[in-house]
Amino acid sequence: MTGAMVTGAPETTGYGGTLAAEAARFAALGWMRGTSGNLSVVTGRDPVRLLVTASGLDKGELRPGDMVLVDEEGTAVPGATAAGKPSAEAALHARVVRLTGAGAVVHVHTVASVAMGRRRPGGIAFRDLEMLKGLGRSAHDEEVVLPVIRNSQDMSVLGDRLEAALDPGVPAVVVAGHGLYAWGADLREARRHTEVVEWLLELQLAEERGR
Ligand SMILES: CSCCC(=O)C(=O)COP(=O)(O)O
Ligand SMILES: [Zn+2]
Repeated sequence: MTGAMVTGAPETTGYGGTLAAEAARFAALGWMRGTSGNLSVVTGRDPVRLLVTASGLDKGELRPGDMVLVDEEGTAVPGATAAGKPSAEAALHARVVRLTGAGAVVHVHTVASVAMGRRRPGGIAFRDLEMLKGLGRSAHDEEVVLPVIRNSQDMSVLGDRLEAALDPGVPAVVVAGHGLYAWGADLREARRHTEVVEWLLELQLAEERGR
């Protein structure tokens, strides 16, 4: 059984292994170095429940039980899961879910997102790129602006900034000096959005460095 350490909440069984595998994939890309990053998946809507990676662990070697069930505020649901503390950013995951209706949220610490966030604190514009189709946008003649928000250690402040900057047509936000958040209807779509946005950021950075 995957998620063997998940107790008391049958709907979470199985999600733990999926989250661990997804985290290992991002870690292998070098996007979750030094215990950075976190992932979540929605396991229920009424009431809202998310299974989120536990805090402070190496995201490349998570086990199915290294996940914590949290509520719509990102607070651990008592007795639901055996792992310790939820991600320090669980409240932001929960806020993204409440704001966008997403089914999964990915947070990675990539060099390109931090570098481009520094260069474009007002937002990062892209256009005329085939890869934009991966975000459900047109490849041509349309500007897509990836929001950049200032970092904070207070997840409710960060959530307010995310809400203010959110573009319903862009399933991602860069947090300046910190990393990238992306989301989707499920983990597979959240992964695709993460990979597409990261590709766009790496391209932009490479082009600017080559100038
Ligand atoms: C060196 S990682 C600093 C904390 C952070 O930004 C992060 O993404 C990981 O936090 P978590 O509590 O989810 O391990
Ligand atoms: Zn982080």
